[in-house]
Amino acid sequence: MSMIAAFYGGKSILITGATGFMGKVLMEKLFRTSPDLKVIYILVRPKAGQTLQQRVFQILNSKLFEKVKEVCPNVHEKIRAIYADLNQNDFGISKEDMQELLSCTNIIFHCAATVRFDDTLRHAVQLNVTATQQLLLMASQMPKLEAFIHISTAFSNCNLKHIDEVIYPCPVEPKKIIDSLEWLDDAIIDEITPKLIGDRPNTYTYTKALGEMVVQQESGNMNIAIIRPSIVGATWQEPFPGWVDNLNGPSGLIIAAGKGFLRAIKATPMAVADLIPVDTVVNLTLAVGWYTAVHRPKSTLVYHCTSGNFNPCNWGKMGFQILATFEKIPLERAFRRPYADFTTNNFTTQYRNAVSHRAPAIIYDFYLRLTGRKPRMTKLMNRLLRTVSMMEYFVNQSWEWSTYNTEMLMSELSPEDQRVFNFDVRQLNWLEYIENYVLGVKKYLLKEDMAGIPEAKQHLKRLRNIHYLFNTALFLIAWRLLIARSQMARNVWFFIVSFCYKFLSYFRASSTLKV
Ligand SMILES: CCCCCCCCCCCCCCCCCCCCCCCCCCCCCC(=O)SCCNC(=O)CCNC(=O)[C@H](O)C(C)(C)COP(=O)(O)OP(=O)(O)OC[C@H]1O[C@@H](n2cnc3c(N)ncnc32)[C@H](O)[C@@H]1OP(=O)(O)O
Ligand SMILES: NC(=O)C1=CN([C@@H]2O[C@H](COP(=O)(O)OP(=O)(O)OC[C@H]3O[C@@H](n4cnc5c(N)ncnc54)[C@H](OP(=O)(O)O)[C@@H]3O)[C@@H](O)[C@H]2O)C=CC1
Repeated sequence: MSMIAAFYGGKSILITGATGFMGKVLMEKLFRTSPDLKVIYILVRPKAGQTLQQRVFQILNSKLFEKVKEVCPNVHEKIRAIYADLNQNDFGISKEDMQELLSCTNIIFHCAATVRFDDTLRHAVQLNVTATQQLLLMASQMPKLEAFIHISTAFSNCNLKHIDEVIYPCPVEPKKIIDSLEWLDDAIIDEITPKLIGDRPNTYTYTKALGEMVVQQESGNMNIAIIRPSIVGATWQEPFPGWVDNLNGPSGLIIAAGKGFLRAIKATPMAVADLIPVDTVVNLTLAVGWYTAVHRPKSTLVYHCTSGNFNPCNWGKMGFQILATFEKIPLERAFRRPYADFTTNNFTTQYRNAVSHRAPAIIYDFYLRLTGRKPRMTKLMNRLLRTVSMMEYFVNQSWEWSTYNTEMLMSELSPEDQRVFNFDVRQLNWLEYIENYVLGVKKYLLKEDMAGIPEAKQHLKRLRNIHYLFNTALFLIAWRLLIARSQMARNVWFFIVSFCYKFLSYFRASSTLKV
């Protein structure tokens, strides 16, 4: 019997960010392995015209939850969606709901965050710092609370090359930042943002670091732990391989490469691609929840959930395997044939952006205009190149994360728990994982039918022919222009033509003689 699964039995669990990528997988695993848990409270806001109930209904009726419904048929009754907007004071939670949360909650998993790289400092601080502070304040008033698990990121200290499982201080105290954002206007905030984030690449990594400081400062006598996953990718094994439902991290770029939009990227092939499957992160999170509540470590422990030091894979290998998978399982209606290479130099990157990205987009838009349609490719391409430029920081260097706490926890688990809550990435076969990831992107994210693969392959053949035709036409035009201007080119041209003519005449004469 799994000790971890038994621990969550009968518990009331509060999850923030349950509608997000990681939150959904966390709920799924909890219900599947501990169907006798009492209730999962999820803090949700209405979104995209959907009420809380509609959002929960959609999640529970998705493919991800198919297995859960078999082991926990009354899952609908065990999930309690509570209206909450983490941007508001007290999260906008009603008095009755707040009372219930304060008196019943046993465990908190704080997953909610803004993960956007381009968020304003004000919004990122509100969600990643102030909301964390408020949640800790709520937690400190929960008499039955056994553990508070905060999800951070392995990149919160990406300004360092070697990162230990400790909380590093930021030069400016989070409280000072929260206070000053209250009275500073947006223009001034934008001006001071680069100075505050310093050598971090964006407001996301900076505010996640501030969030960790807040956790440390407000921990009081609660049992708290911090988990730092690296780049979270599709599921490895559970509930089935390849599940993914958003464009964050590599997923969006995998689509862009598969559709033939992204053909070159400034990336260092030998740099470590520290990807970690979402089910691995969830297994570690649940194990940490158990360990923190039962063993009550004296201080706040930080756990790195990374793959690089156990089972490294680099961007070159990953990119190669992504392309190899597209050969077998292409995406439908590609813009161009998937092809890409890594460049490490700025000039080559600019050249590739102009020739491989912008020029085809302009030509396609010209074609759309000619056929009376609205041009859209240039806009889409500019957006993609902006996204790619934000990712460049992460694909051109390697980091080293120490994993003492994660390894310690692994050794504390029973063999059964090591199996049910497996977070040992040494067992991960990258080639198989990446293939399933690409397949998952096609099936679950793009919702493409596998029956469409032959047509997708046909489409790629047509694109190849168009490509050859286009290149030949381009060559002939260039050559024609050249021989119009240069005597030397004309001489070469006449030499080639007369040579071909003589060769053909000889060939025709010899075949006539044979007859
Ligand atoms: C030896 C030689 C070897 C040679 C090998 C040769 C082969 C080479 C083959 C190369 C193949 C290339 C394959 C490429 C794949 C590999 C490359 C890997 C890249 C890896 C990137 C890793 C980055 C990891 C960073 C990790 C940091 C820390 C991790 C975390 O803690 S948090 C999670 C990370 N967070 C994110 O990813 C969020 C990023 N998103 C944003 O910040 C924003 O969404 C935005 C990207 C800035 C876009 O903002 P906008 O306001 O412009 O748009 P909006 O969000 O409203 O969306 C607009 C439309 O764009 C779509 N979209 C959103 N996000 C993405 C995305 N990431 N990629 C693509 N598209 C995206 C969105 O859906 C909207 O679409 P619409 O609705 O249709 O308009
Ligand atoms: N994905 C990754 O690669 C990595 C993620 N992490 C961390 O893991 C955690 C989960 O990330 P992930 O699941 O990928 O992120 P998602 O963007 O998929 O999910 C974010 C969640 O936060 C919720 N949320 C955001 N704003 C609010 C708000 N104002 N009020 C209520 N809820 C809100 C979202 O709700 P809604 O659905 O309503 O928008 C959603 O449920 C985050 O803390 C992130 O920093 C760490 C490393 C890597």
